[in-house]
Amino acid sequence: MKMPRGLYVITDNSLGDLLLAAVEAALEGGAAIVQYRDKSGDHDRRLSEAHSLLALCRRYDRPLLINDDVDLALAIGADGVHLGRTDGSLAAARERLGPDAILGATCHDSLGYAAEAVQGGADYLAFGAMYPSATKPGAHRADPAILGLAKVRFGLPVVAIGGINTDNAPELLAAGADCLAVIHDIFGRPLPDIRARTAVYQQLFD
Ligand SMILES: Cc1ncc(COP(=O)(O)OP(=O)(O)O)c(N)n1
Ligand SMILES: Cc1ncsc1CCOP(=O)(O)O
Ligand SMILES: [Mg+2]
Repeated sequence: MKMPRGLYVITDNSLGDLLLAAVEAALEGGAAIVQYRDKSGDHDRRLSEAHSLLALCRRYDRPLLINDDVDLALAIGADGVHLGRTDGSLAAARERLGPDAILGATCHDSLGYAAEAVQGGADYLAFGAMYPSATKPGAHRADPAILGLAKVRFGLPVVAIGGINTDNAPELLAAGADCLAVIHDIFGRPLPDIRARTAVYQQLFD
């Protein structure tokens, strides 16, 4: 599957039993891509949830990426992985997942990290945190201007992450973001609000 443009929703551990319903609401609202991000280390639950999410994403014809874990991506046949600076080699992930897998790389606020990610075979470059993030309060900060610089320099899709909401999203789109990666402003909401909020983001891309 190709890396789409649009809202990139990332799941949150705190969703618990609402995980599938929440992701389905986001897909109904038009989310372009989903990342399963679970830091629990509970192998069996992660396998089962990732399987279910992949089936759901297939129904909506949207890619599912796995955060941090190439083994899990391989085990379920996910569409790709997102790897941070300490999550292992992109080139090794490419070797294991094959040429069609979508590989995403965290670049924080660094064009140097982005150059390394391009060298490793990344399909998109993620920059952030663009704004203070309640989900990851200690995250590095990045200036939105890096989005446009990276896009021109590397010719790959650029993803913005960190503290994004529908008020600050237009600034990121104007700076060149191809995707907005969001956790709290989507999955921190009550289930009945998720679909409508996702749709607001999607309209910003139209
Ligand atoms: C789309 C996207 N961008 C950045 C990240 C952050 O990845 P990483 O730096 O490895 O941090 P964790 O998410 O693993 O805490 C991401 N997950 N997705
Ligand atoms: C994983 C990650 N990496 C940088 S900020 C962040 C969290 C993004 O979550 P939120 O959209 O809730 O700020
Ligand atoms: Mg990581």
